[in-house]
Amino acid sequence: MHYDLIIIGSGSGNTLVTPFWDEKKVAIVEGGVFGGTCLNRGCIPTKMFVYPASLASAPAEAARLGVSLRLEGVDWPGIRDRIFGRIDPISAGGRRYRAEDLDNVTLYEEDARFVSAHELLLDSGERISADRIVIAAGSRAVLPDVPGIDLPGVHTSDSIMRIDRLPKRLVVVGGGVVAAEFAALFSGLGTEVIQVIRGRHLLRHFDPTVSERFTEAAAQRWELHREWELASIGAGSDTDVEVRFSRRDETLALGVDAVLLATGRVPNSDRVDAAAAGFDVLPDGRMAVDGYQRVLSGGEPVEGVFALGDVSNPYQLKHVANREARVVSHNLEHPARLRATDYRAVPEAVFARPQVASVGLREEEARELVGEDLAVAVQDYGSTAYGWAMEDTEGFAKVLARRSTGEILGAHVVGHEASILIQPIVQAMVTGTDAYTLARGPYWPHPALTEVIENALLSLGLDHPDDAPL
Ligand SMILES: Cc1cc2nc3c(=O)[nH]c(=O)nc-3n(C[C@H](O)[C@H](O)[C@H](O)COP(=O)(O)OP(=O)(O)OC[C@H]3O[C@@H](n4cnc5c(N)ncnc54)[C@H](O)[C@@H]3O)c2cc1C
Ligand SMILES: NC(=O)c1ccc[n+]([C@@H]2O[C@H](COP(=O)([O-])OP(=O)(O)OC[C@H]3O[C@@H](n4cnc5c(N)ncnc54)[C@H](O)[C@@H]3O)[C@@H](O)[C@H]2O)c1
Repeated sequence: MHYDLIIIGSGSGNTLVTPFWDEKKVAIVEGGVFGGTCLNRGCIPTKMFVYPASLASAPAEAARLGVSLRLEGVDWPGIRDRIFGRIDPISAGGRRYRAEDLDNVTLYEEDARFVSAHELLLDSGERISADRIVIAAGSRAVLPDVPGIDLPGVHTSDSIMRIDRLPKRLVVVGGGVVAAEFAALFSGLGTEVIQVIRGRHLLRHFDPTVSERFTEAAAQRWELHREWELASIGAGSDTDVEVRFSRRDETLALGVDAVLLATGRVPNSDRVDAAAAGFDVLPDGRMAVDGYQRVLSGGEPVEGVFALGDVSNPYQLKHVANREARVVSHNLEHPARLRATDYRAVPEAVFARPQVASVGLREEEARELVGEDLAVAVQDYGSTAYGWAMEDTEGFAKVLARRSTGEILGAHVVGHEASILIQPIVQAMVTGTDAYTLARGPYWPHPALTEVIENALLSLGLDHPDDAPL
């Protein structure tokens, strides 16, 4: 069967079926659950757990402010079923719409692998081809190579949100974003969380101030063991699993009823057999693309073949996959007017406790770029009126700028609603607003928590012209 367009992956790839294709033949190939990672097992369900978990942890926060709250209980099956009772029908509805309601779209529910640049072999043995192919095949969790990985009670983020009961004791392996969010949400819901990491700090790909202060804050909330290597997982005596870690001649053995392996994600370029078509694959498994999202072979763009999302970008973030999907959509529809993806100021937020949000360069990267011209300010939430109201002791906003021009190079926020507080900085970085103008141009409502951003910008101590806003 020959198509005008084949899309591999129904996550961000699903958005490519615009009215432009109404009179043309389109195939979507999806070997997993329709709708992809973000909807079914990523951003959306995790945040739907994070919110009730933050409510469940309110008593501890309130006690510091003289308010006694008592948590009566956490109904895990109820929370889980409410979340997936909302998500699963959206996935099913999307699937039905593509599979049944659109005459021009064929949905193949199996894996596809390339046999050549414009031809795919499906698991069923059928071959399909197209003039244009978009690879939106995402990424998958990587599992450490240790014994016991297949035991019941051992989970990745794909399975842990659907378990039958809230674990009493949970080991979280890994110190990245997935680990941070799940450690926070399970500890918020009342699970005894024990996080074990290989290094000294959590969230190591963030600015060092974030990494250090988040690590300190996390260690106040749940048990954290550092510098241990996962050795094996076995059946425990009076617990479901025993997780063993080692360092030199020491062993750490933890009996728990569940383990979450949050040890990174790899792009699915191998799952589509990108190499079989001669496509360039980077050492980390990402498909190589040019600025227009065109897949490369021998460094040259392959006619009509595009990739987007986790399979090709280093960010592994949904808002980036969505942006790239819009670019691919445009470039498919307007091949003579190609547009490039804009990666200026990509924010990232971690919905843990505390929250983390980041945009632009880390301090060492900014210093490398501008040297002595770097201005750095760190403003604690506790230095603002709203921070006093919260009796906050851990939140802060850090801003990095070029002293000579005021250009904002990066910002890093840890604390309550960091994911929202970062947005004015993202806006300024994209529109080219300098730090002083961002601080003094707009009004900032007093005494909102946004004052921590306003004050961080002012704390940079940048020079400004006489006629700058007052
Ligand atoms: C636990 C978790 C929480 C997250 N939270 C956030 C968040 O809060 N914010 C954020 O921005 N990002 C978050 N992310 C990341 C985000 O989910 C991904 O960046 C995004 O979903 C990637 O979209 P995509 O379209 O590239 O891939 P996907 O949505 O993964 O879609 C790829 C699809 O391709 C299918 N597929 C793969 N290979 C084949 C093949 N050979 N044949 C047929 N089909 C195939 C897969 O089954 C899959 O359904 C989270 C991720 C995880 C795991
Ligand atoms: N809020 C969000 O935006 C959000 C939430 C979840 C996931 N994501 C995306 O998903 C991606 C993957 O997240 P992740 O946390 O799985 O990956 P990650 O790369 O952020 O962290 C992986 C962690 O596992 C550790 N690790 C790797 N191998 C190990 C091993 N064998 N033993 C012990 N530890 C090991 C690493 O040192 C690291 O700490 C992120 O990069 C992020 O972009 C985003």
